[in-house]
Amino acid sequence: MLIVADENIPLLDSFFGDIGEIRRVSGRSMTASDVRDADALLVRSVTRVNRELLEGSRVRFVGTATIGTDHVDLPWLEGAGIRFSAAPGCNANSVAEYVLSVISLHAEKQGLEDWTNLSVGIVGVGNVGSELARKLERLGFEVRLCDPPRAELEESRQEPGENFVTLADTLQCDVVSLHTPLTRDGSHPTFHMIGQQELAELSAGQLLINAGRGEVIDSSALLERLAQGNSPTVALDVWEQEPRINPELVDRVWLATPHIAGYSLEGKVQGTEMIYQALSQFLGLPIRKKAGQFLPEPALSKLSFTSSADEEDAIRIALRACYDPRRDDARLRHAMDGAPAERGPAFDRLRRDYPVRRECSSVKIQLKGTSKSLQDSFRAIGFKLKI
Ligand SMILES: NC(=O)c1ccc[n+]([C@@H]2O[C@H](COP(=O)([O-])OP(=O)(O)OC[C@H]3O[C@@H](n4cnc5c(N)ncnc54)[C@H](O)[C@@H]3O)[C@@H](O)[C@H]2O)c1
Ligand SMILES: O=C(O)[C@H](O)[C@H](O)COP(=O)(O)O
Repeated sequence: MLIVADENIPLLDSFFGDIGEIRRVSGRSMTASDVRDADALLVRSVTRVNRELLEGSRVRFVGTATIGTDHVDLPWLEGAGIRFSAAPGCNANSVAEYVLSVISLHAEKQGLEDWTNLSVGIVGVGNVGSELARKLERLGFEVRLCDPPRAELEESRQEPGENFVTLADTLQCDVVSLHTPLTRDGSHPTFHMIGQQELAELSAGQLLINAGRGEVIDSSALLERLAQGNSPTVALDVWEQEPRINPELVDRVWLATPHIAGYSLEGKVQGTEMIYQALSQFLGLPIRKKAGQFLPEPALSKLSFTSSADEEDAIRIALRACYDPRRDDARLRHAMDGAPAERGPAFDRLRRDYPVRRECSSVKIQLKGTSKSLQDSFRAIGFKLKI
């Protein structure tokens, strides 16, 4: 059995080595000739999986080690009888931690003494949005949720569900964080969902975060908005036309990262684990391997705080010890300084050579004489505590 896989999927040998022969190829430049004699294809988000890639091949199974599926022509795969599996939720916690770190930096920049005074609107309340909402609510933030597809579903089932609000209501929050998939059809398409009109609703003091897909924001409209007065602060992890993103937009936004919100080691390895499970099931093989067995000891495993620690400082220090988006921002800005033809490859290299980043759950926090509220905050974020 031949498995063709994106070379950027971690732990290919550990998970798939005893299932078949593995051929590693570049996900970005994968062609029909790379996959023609494959039985299974394993991708990440940078490979367009469609008729052009797969027609005439032996491929019977496609797995993407990602949450998003907008790079895959699902109806075509179904019509061709090819089994498909994604990795829903694999890196949801990683994205939630990215957003918390961004909010904490924003609160500090605003000179806020208590970051929970910010209201947060979450657009798209699936795996990522729900995880983020859960953490924020436990921390004490006011959170507004916008998810028309879920709202309609819950209404049609007459289920008592979340108290969803409209996009317009969400845009009134101090922070607006986008977590929808990229869709172009259906009753709630997200392509350019945030355009000129929505951007006009946002003003200085507000923070707009996009860690969903770049095309959810109309970037020409965003560039225009950022050139006007009273414009919001913007943090972008995802971009239109990756990897050849617009350097002018990078210049104009406050935080710019190269689509790495979901790039914790845990998130990536869970993605591999989920497609390993799906392929094993498809082939009728036992599932013997687990992501946890391949996760190394973290470089930072313990942090200590005593009663003298200021609560806000302690949270900031711990969060940023795990993940500080400013490092990724600096790397991306540096990459944009290169020659125009070099920028796309540089964007991809930042992602391919991404340093190991561990989630907060890998760090044990030792607390001596600290308040119950600080303990609760650390737990809400996902740290393990030793009191
Ligand atoms: N930046 C990153 O590294 C990164 C990592 C993981 C996921 N993502 C992106 O984030 C997206 C969301 O991930 P998820 O796991 O939460 O997906 P999900 O499918 O679990 O949830 C998406 C939610 O968005 C809602 N939605 C759809 N259209 C909407 C609209 N027009 N307005 C408001 N809500 C709408 C859906 O009803 C659903 O509840 C993924 O599709 C992926 O594109 C990015
Ligand atoms: O959809 C996802 O899971 C994320 O966007 C993921 O982090 C994308 O990473 P990539 O496949 O581009 O490496």
